[in-house]
Amino acid sequence: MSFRIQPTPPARPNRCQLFGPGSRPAIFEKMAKSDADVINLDLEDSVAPSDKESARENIIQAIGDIDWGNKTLSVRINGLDTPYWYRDVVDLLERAPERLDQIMIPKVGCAGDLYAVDALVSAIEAAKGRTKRIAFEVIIESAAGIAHVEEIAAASPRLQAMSLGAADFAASMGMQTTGIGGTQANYYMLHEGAKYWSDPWHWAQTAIVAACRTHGVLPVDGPFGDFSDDEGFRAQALRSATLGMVGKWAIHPKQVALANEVFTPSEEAVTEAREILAAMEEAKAKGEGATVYKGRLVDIASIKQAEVIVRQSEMITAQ
Ligand SMILES: CC(=O)SCCNC(=O)CCNC(=O)[C@H](O)C(C)(C)COP(=O)(O)OP(=O)(O)OC[C@H]1O[C@@H](n2cnc3c(N)ncnc32)[C@H](O)[C@@H]1OP(=O)(O)O
Ligand SMILES: O=CC(=O)O
Ligand SMILES: [Mg+2]
Repeated sequence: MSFRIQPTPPARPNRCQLFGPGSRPAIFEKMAKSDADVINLDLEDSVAPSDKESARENIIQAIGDIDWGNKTLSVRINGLDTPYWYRDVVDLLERAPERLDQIMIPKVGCAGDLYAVDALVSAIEAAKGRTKRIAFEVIIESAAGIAHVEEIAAASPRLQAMSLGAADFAASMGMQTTGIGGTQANYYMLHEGAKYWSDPWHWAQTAIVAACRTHGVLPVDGPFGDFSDDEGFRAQALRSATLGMVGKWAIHPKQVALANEVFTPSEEAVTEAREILAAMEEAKAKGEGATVYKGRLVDIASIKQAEVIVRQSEMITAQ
């Protein structure tokens, strides 16, 4: 292994990020009462241009008025290619109460995008004497974003999480689909007359996971648009969890339980992980680096694999 130790990402649950338009304040209380770990109040693509200002006001008011419990409270600002984003940052940082945890920056294309927002946020925090340092989450959802994913992951010490935004990503890449995430009917291999579906999001997800793990950032899967398709959501989320992502967005409240279910290690998985750790303790006592557990090899790498599951489970229980 490199002498550089892989940094640990923030130790906070991020199994589900529930989104809601800032122009729809009637749902804010429901979002706060949900079981999502993270709340993303949106100023960007779910808010019409004519509602941008009122949505900002709704959100600033709600940050102080609503009891958000122990959730991570995040606001998605508008993209850096719009005339809205600077006012989003200035108003949030100057006027929103300290309860605000995070700003989500959409459509980032290079490290400089984070530098620009960081400079503005840092100046306002200092000017206003804000004591809580605002965290960042970014969305990788463009060709430029995925091409520069590693420099983006390294761009700011404020960066805690990075999501894949399947809708804008598909548009930016010129993908022929209007579906948001999930199986794409035309993406298949043909073998002896039978179709085998493949996963068009796989490479972007793995690129994001690798960049995030290298720099101690939480990798997150973004939206799954068809909220009437529970099994489709579950399948997408299971693939993301298997690849190393820690959670997924919910664009409708019914997706919250699905995400929590997938990204909470099952009792069975935790028991097995603990048994592997115990088996390796026994092996170590005998001076062995490898042993057999349930008929299969486990060795020192298995300790690290098992610890991923145990750590995730303990963090959720401690919540
Ligand atoms: C590609 C991207 O950028 S995704 C991220 C940006 N997009 C978003 O933020 C969209 C978030 N989701 C929504 O706006 C809405 O869920 C919609 C438009 C998809 C559907 O809204 P509705 O038609 O009201 O859904 P539906 O009628 O099924 O709602 C059922 C209940 O959940 C509530 N609800 C709907 N959406 C949400 C939400 N995001 N959070 C909390 N509660 C919600 C409704 O108020 C309703 O409550 P009730 O039973 O007390 O009346
Ligand atoms: O912002 C999310 C997306 O999928 O686009
Ligand atoms: Mg988007």
